[in-house]
Amino acid sequence: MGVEIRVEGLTKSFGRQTIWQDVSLTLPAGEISVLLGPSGTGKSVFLKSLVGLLKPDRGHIWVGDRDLPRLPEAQLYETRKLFGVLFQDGALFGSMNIYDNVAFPLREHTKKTESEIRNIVMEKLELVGLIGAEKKLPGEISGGMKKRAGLARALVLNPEILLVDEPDSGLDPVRTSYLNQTIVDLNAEIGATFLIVTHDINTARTVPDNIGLLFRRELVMFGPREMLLSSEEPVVRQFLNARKIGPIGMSEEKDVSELEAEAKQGHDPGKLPPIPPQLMPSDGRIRAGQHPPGAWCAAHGVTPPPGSFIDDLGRNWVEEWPRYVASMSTAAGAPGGQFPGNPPPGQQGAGAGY
Ligand SMILES: Nc1ncnc2c1ncn2[C@@H]1O[C@H](COP(=O)(O)OP(=O)(O)OP(=O)(O)O)[C@@H](O)[C@H]1O
Repeated sequence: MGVEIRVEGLTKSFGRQTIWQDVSLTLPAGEISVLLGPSGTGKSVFLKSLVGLLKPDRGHIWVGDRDLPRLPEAQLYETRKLFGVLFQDGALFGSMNIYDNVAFPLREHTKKTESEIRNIVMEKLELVGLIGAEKKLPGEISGGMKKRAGLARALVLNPEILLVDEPDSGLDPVRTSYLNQTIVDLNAEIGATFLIVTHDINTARTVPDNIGLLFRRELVMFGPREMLLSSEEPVVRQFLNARKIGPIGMSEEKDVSELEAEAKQGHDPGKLPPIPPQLMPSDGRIRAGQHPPGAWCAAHGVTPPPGSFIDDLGRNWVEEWPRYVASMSTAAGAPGGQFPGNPPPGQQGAGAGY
């Protein structure tokens, strides 16, 4: 499952305000990609354009052989069914319980019977760890549970592409890491193409296979996680290391005099921090879209920053990976395989109450 999306030369303005221009990128099928950028750079506008809710001024969005902005209404409607979308606020109906919220797209868009709907809804609620919360109203559950209910609803039509707008907004760091785990587990389970908009640097550094950064109305860079995390490009480096020093200022962009003053004061962007190991599915399996740790760096002759790919237990995942893969294939069906101490660090099952 999962389809590739190819964006070519996409430009969007509202009146005279250009939001971004000439954006080109490919979201690889089945992989997790993250889109970053300072506030107001048009990340949500980009998601809405991808799903056909906003029409770009120029450019193409290829989903298979269909160019979304040029599809007649009926075909656009059909193509949208390939997408599941979780908007920032979860967009749950406050007067419906969680079960009915999740069932809503099935009742609206399919002719399934109530018993078929029940099977699907319960399956999706189980995927996001919400069994037992079906009868609750959105107002009676936590922010993290609302996000997961929104995810379950985005999944009921079995999307090939999942777009998630700021899953972490309004969540504390612990709930954010549980939700990240849910997202990685979901990707392993359904294999759809994921695009996540986030401001959370820890999420961007540990969850995706690919990272993109919007700044000054352009896509500064898009590529494999290791490429961005080892990049010396000042904007990428500043953003992914959450630093004040660099081209991004409070009102989006510093002027030349501010940058000169920083240089005169001898501020430098500092050393690149280590590339952390990537978050693995909680049952230890390897996602279809996952790349071996260090593979991009090795293929491109890039020396990763010292300490990269080393987990909390001191294991270097570049070295461990071949053994890990072998342990997974010899222990087919056994969650976590036979590898001592796997899965890699930071993995917790989705807790029921967050
Ligand atoms: N329907 C619209 N009509 C006019 N302007 C819009 C519309 N939607 C968004 N904008 C403008 O587009 C710009 C980008 O908005 P968007 O919400 O995509 O930014 P963002 O990068 O997602 O921001 P944040 O990180 O703060 O959520 C903003 O200036 C916003 O006011």
